[in-house]
Amino acid sequence: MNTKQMAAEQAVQYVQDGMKVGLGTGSTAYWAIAKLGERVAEGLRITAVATSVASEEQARGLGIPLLGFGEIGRLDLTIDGADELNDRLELIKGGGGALLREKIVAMNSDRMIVVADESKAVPKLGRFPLPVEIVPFAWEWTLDAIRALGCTPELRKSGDQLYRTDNGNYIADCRFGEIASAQQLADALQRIPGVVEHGLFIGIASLAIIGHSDGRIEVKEPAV
Ligand SMILES: O=C[C@H](O)[C@H](O)[C@H](O)COP(=O)(O)O
Repeated sequence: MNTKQMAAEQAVQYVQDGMKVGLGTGSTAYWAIAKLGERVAEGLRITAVATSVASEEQARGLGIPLLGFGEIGRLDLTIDGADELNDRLELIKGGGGALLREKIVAMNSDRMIVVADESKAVPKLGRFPLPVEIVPFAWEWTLDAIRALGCTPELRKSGDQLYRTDNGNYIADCRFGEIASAQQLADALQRIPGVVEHGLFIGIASLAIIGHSDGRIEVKEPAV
């Protein structure tokens, strides 16, 4: 079993009968959805919503009951991956382009558990370029405004084309270097009108489960 799978499967142990569950996106969340599918096949009764078309398709294929947002109400638990996490459980997310849906789902959940392999745990956020979802309209001006915050933004590509999120938007991958204050950067990005959402998740994850290559599974609460 790989380290992502170890972490993801451990997180699924927090899912109990009757829960409403948010399904994350990416190669780590994939293993959580796979394990949930096994448990559903064994009789676990849950309902779920997905954070991406890919996760929705995976869940549907496994027979995990999916509900609409108008039917399900507030979620008990969301399990999702991250591109980076620090000791305060501040995250960078969006490497797979799903950050907007992921943030909506996580913030409508009583609890978010982040699952990751050890490579994602860092002392300071910023080695991974911060994904920022922007509207296509006047994207050049939006990139200028992001650049003025002190980074080199690059529009994400998919082959020869500009990458589009599940919401039809662009992603700017922003190299800020070491991020001194995630909150200050989040506030500044949010003030730019063309920015739909950014990949900084602050005060959202309440538990991290990290798989280590020596076989250890680390369970971490946010440091104060
Ligand atoms: O947009 C994608 C998500 O934020 C993912 O959860 C994140 O990129 C981590 O993905 P992975 O588990 O594949 O490293």
